[in-house]
Amino acid sequence: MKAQVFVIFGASGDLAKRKLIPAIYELHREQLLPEHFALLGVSRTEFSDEAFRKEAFAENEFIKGEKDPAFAEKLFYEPIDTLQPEGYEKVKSRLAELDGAQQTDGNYLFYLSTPPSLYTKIPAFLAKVGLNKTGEGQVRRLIIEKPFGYDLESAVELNRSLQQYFPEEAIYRIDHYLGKETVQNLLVTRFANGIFEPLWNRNYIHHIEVTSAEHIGVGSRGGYYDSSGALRDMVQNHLLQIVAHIAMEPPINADAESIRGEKLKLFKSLRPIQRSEVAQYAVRGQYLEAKVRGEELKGYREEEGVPEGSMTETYAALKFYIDNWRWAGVPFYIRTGKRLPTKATEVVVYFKSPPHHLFQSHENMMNVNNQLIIRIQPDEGLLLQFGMKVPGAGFVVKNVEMDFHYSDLTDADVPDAYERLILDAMKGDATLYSRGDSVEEAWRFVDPILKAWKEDKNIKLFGYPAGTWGPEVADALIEGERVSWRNPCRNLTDSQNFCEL
Ligand SMILES: NC(=O)C1=CN([C@@H]2O[C@H](COP(=O)(O)OP(=O)(O)OC[C@H]3O[C@@H](n4cnc5c(N)ncnc54)[C@H](OP(=O)(O)O)[C@@H]3O)[C@@H](O)[C@H]2O)C=CC1
Ligand SMILES: O=C1O[C@H](COP(=O)(O)O)[C@@H](O)[C@H](O)[C@H]1O
Repeated sequence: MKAQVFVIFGASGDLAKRKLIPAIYELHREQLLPEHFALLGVSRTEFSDEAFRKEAFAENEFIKGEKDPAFAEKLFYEPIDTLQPEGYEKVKSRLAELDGAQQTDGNYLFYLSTPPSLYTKIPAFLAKVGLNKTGEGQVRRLIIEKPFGYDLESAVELNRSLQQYFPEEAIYRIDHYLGKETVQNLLVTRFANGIFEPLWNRNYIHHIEVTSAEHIGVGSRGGYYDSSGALRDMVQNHLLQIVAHIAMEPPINADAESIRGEKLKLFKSLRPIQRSEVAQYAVRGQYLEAKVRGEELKGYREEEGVPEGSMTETYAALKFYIDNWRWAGVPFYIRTGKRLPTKATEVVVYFKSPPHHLFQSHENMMNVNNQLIIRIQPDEGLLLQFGMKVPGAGFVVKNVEMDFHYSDLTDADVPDAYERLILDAMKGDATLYSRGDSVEEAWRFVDPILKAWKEDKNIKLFGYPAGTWGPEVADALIEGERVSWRNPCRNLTDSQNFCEL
């Protein structure tokens, strides 16, 4: 890996403190950083290098374990207002100074962890002082945080603007779900095992569900969240990325362009939900006040920063189809929400029943089906449900489960998503980053829903009490006799389970 300076724009902010600096420190502890490395923090707050080291590292409660003082010496800080062009000359000379002192050879990785309104401005100003230009053998890369636009039009505009100053291969759009081990493991489950892939199509799969539930509310992020909502915040990016991993065709290689090329094809095959169909295929909800485990929880509209009468959804569920050879006719169901009973993300691959039922089922005839449940979080793992004979007279079949826990595979902690993603960007590996064209396709899919929710006054926003599984009408999205959303609480251990109300 090349020697480099990691420049965080927005270094005094929440994300830098909670995620970025702890992740980089973890890479330092694991000796995965290059020998010649420096971190330069940039934001308006007037810190000296020493004050930044104290705030971001020595007194950072999000950094676990003992702190190695050698890391603090790699941290530097430059206060500028990124809206003012003159600050960039200061950043440029500071970088040149660091190149001299730390031998970082003019290689820079710029991380934009600022309000999204600055995503177009900072690259333009960097370009003005030549910080986007590479000399012989140098690399200059740009990581940007979501949101990548607000809708299709703004996403196209953002891409166009970024690509004016940095080539697409130098732009890393971070989606932290792609850094989760179990999201990556979806590809391994499918493509490293002879038993699953032959069944992975319309002939054997009845439907697929993806649930990403959170028990928390919007907390102090009401201001941001109200201009976003569940569809933009979770579906357009994280959930559609999970769908892409489940449904894409096998890439010819495991390299960035092959995998990202297949994901693009998949996004292009999502059948658009027309505006006139939105009420039928999409459900939106907003949490209401409720008493949960003895605690009085506010409704969304009472949260700090949320305007009175807000129509922003804190829950979204969709049914859709993928129009290609493999998935013709197979419904996909995805749902996400805040203030649901638990924190869990899982994928359920629901296989078709055998064509003819020979045996009597323990529960009832229709309920014997095979399900593969991929737990993304918590208790990462894989669970296979299948029918077995109940001991005794006759042939009575009962569903049983084979349960693999990731924790059985290794004693090592599953690394934080940011650690993996930052390391990849430092190495120049974009496999786990979203490419501009895919981001646009994902927006193309959600755009009609966003527009209908905004403009069509007949589409209801359903209230749901905090601590429940969202609006009941979302149950009706799932078609089929005795088929319903799987409750992720079923396999959580007590310490992870917030489900008992
Ligand atoms: N926090 C999170 O968990 C997540 C955040 N994100 C995204 O990451 C980005 C950062 O989020 P977050 O850290 O929460 O936001 P914060 O508001 O906590 O931080 C914003 C940062 O930008 C700096 N900043 C703002 N304006 C300027 C300016 N004109 N010049 C220089 N610096 C400026 C602020 O510092 P100062 O005031 O000192 O200038 C601060 O360091 C956002 O785009 C957000 O959407 C994405 C996923 C999760
Ligand atoms: O990007 C976001 O993700 C988090 C959920 O992430 P997870 O890793 O905890 O599942 C969500 O709370 C937040 O609203 C959203 O912006």
